[in-house]
Amino acid sequence: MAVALPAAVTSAYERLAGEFDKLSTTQKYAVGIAGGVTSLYLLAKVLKGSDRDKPTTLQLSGGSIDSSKVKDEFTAYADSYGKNAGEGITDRSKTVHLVDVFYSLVTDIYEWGWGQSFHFSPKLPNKDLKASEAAHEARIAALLRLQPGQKALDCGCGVGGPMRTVAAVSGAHITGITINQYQVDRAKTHNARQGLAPLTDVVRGDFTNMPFKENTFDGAYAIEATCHAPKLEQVYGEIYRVLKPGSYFVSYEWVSTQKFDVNNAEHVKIMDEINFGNGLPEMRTWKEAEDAGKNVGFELVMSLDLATASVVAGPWYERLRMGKYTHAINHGIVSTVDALGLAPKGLKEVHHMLVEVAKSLIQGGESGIFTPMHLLLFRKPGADKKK
Ligand SMILES: C=C(CC[C@@H](C)[C@H]1CC[C@H]2C3=CC[C@H]4[C@H](C)[C@@H](O)CC[C@]4(C)[C@H]3CC[C@]12C)C(C)C
Ligand SMILES: C[S@@+](CC[C@H](N)C(=O)[O-])C[C@H]1O[C@@H](n2cnc3c(N)ncnc32)[C@H](O)[C@@H]1O
Repeated sequence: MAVALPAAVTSAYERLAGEFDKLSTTQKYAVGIAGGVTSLYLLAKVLKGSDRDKPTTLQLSGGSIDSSKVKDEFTAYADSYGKNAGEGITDRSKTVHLVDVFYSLVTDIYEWGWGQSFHFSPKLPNKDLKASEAAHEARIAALLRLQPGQKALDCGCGVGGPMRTVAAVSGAHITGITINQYQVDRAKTHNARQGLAPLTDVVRGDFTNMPFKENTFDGAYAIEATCHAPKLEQVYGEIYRVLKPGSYFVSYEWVSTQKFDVNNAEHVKIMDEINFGNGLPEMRTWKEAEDAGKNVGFELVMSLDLATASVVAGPWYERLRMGKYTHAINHGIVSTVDALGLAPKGLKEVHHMLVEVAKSLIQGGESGIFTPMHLLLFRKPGADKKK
């Protein structure tokens, strides 16, 4: 079917073509070369990105997974989720391994399309996204009352965006732990480049079985990370063990809210999609998270959903909503590099999963059944120097 172009466009095109015809052969070559160079420059910009601190499109990798195995690993990851409503990961004993695989698959894409902090933030009035993100991270340092000379633990540290903020604002030393070796390497590179190496350390390990002695840290925090644990008590119990008596633990938890109705099929479907696209074994309720902390011996000091706590802050999911056209463009870019053999086979499928989960997260946020930022502040009983 022929497509009719608007008259203004056809007449402008005809005028340009007329002008081009009047040029000498040399001038025509010059215009052709200039057009070609400009197109190549624009293509290189799209493929390369602008920030040397994040992977370029052509550097998108499978993290710690060899590029030849990305497709198979993603298929195995996808198959590990049950088909029944509300089922999540079928064999929970495989959770920690699957989460490690998940982060190998998504870490470069996250950094490329989001940044070095793998979490959401309430949007503060008159502050841009980065400032709002930093404020969300700095709140942690304040709640833990961290001071220079003290040692704190970042439980599930990603590539270290929050760790660098917390160390910089508090002057305390932060040790990050993540299950994924690729994230350890990225975090150390960023820490060194940004001058944070003296105040940080990053180790690979399982936060349900940590390689630290009891009573080691003056504070601990977890930002949108403990939701990956097969059971919350396992990770909370470990944090309790390594904290000094009297110290605080703060978590921004991914949980279902009071609005979630387990008998509502649409609610359960949204949660299943969130679990699958984010490497979660299941979704816990805010109450289960509170209880898990108390069960391992913590005192509950504060419990507050930051998604609804402030009447002036904008919704955490707005950044995803604003980005939906970018996500579609990104999918075109990833599909192109995949088709040209310039990205590991299977990364297109991983990206598709993220495009879809962005929609489910927005639905979870808009309906109010889900929050990625239920603040839980716990204290390990004992010495009262920090009360
Ligand atoms: C805490 C967790 C991760 C939270 C967020 C950092 C990520 C959740 C969904 C992710 C994304 C969705 C869409 C992607 C987009 C299609 C792509 O082109 C660029 C990256 C995304 C924006 C990506 C970025 C990170 C998230 C927002 C979980 C895992 C517990
Ligand atoms: C969504 S990311 C958040 C990262 C970081 N807190 C941030 O906000 O940028 C979740 C993190 O939890 C880590 N994680 C998940 N399960 C883990 C486990 N069993 N042991 C250690 N780290 C784990 C992941 O490797 C990842 O670094």
